[in-house]
Amino acid sequence: MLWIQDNERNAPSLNPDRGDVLNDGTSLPVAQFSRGDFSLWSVLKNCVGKELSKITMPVVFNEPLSFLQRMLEYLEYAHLLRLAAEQTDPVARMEYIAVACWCAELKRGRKSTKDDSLESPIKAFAVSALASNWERLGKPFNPLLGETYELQRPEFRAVCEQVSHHPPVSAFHADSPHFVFHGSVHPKLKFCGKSVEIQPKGHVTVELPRWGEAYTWNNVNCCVHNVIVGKLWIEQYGAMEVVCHGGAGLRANLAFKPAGFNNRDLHRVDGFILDAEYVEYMDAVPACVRQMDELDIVRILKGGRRLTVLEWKGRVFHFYVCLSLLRRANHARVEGTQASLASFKKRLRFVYGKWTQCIKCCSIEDYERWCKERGEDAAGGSGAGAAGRPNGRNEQVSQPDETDSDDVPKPDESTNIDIPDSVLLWEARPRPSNSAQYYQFTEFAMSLNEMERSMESKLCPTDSRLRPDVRLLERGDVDGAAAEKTRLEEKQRTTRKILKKSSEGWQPRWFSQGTNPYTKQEDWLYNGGYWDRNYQHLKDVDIF
Ligand SMILES: CC(C)CCC[C@@H](C)[C@H]1CC[C@H]2[C@@H]3CC=C4C[C@@H](O)CC[C@]4(C)[C@H]3CC[C@]12C
Repeated sequence: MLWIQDNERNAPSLNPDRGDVLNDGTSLPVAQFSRGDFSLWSVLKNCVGKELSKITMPVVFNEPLSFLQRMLEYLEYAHLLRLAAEQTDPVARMEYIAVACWCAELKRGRKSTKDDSLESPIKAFAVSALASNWERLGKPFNPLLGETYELQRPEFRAVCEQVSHHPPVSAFHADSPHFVFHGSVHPKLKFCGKSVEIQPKGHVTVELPRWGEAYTWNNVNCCVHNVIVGKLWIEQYGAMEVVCHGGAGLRANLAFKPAGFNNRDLHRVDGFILDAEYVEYMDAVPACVRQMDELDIVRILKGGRRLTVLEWKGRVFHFYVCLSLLRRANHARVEGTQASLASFKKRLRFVYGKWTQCIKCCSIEDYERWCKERGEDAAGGSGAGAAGRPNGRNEQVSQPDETDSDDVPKPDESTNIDIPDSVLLWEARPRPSNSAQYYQFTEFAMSLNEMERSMESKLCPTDSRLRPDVRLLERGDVDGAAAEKTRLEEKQRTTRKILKKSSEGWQPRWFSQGTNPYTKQEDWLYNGGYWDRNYQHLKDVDIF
């Protein structure tokens, strides 16, 4: 596996005596350049409260990947998607994903429903996609307009493109015989004084054609702490809602917890898989009410019949709700009484773990028994009770703590929980032993710049692998990388000026803006054609 020759200009030569190796997919050519005394503060001091996408950061803060490549790290655990898709009948399901899950259920003479075993791997996948972010503190290069990246693996093939520059939006589309996985990310970075807040706007969709199902979920927020003093560390937090459209119609509500007091909840994720009835109920509820657990039903309007007036934390909400559902939960004539959303929820499984380590699931009965033994309240909507506090309601909307100390919280095995009879759904692969010298890359990340000889003639000329600045950084030439980065950005500016004057303007090649058929929100959808490999006729491909 070799590098393409074109990018060898200006690159320092490799020195095998120093241990330098070619990028063979398991290591990078040279160890990371120390950030040493470079101060982030000097770059960020004028940016408090600002969006950071327009700010140029010195190359020492970069990692040698383009954001397009980083985005495809979502696919590191793509085998979970295949597992999900392959569950044709209960027996096969037992064999593949839910092996242990089913065994545990059968042992006690109970059989789980078809649906929850199908939902579980998708959910595990949604969490697993974020595992590679742990301790990764390098900033990926902003993709150039029209830059693309492709990745072919036994499990899938994927293509992505930078479809917009301001605001920066990257779109991806992966397919395989078993699933289609696509989405777009618009990362919003905001400097908040002590930390950088990252909101990755956009939705992610997985389609399982065989089952006529599509699963969608949102990305959770991310926070880089201690940007001024202390050591940087990264936290992911917020609510993730995995919705199944079509088929069984299940939903999974997960909470990524902020580290919290004494870092008790560091890296913790938990939540429930909920049945379709709950989903139906929730669809009748406006988004702002979804996060709430305990509601007071103030009044059910007789005339409007389906209009319900609810109060939550002193605020009154009016909305239409399906009366039959209210009735089923005995709240049909409950004016003036308290209704708990929890009583509408039919919870199928409890899912818990740490996004850096593993995700397990167990039955609701096991979860409730476990809570009772510890004297905790199992009714807490987000399952936050499992985190060791008596009542963790509404925890899923909380924010990371800005008054934290400057230290990096250490993962602590003693805060791991293990509910008897749980099933392991997913476990993070350990980082390679040399990871700390190589930007905390996972093995998957190390392979992303890999360039095989056979690729050279086929590769689209806009592929991230051909970016000279990324390659120079990868080889430890920080100054060279900085110079190339500036050159590329200037080149892009000139091209955009010319294109602006032309009648067509700039158009993404492989994706078009459209409405996501499931979320009904604006999204970028794949046009097809990339894998035909007819790149000779493309115009304006000279972006590097
Ligand atoms: C403060 C300095 C050092 C800048 C470093 C910022 C780095 C750590 C930021 C910049 C862009 C960020 C990424 C933006 C978007 C996503 C997609 C989301 O689904 C998972 C997190 C992920 C992948 C973020 C991880 C952290 C990230 C790489």
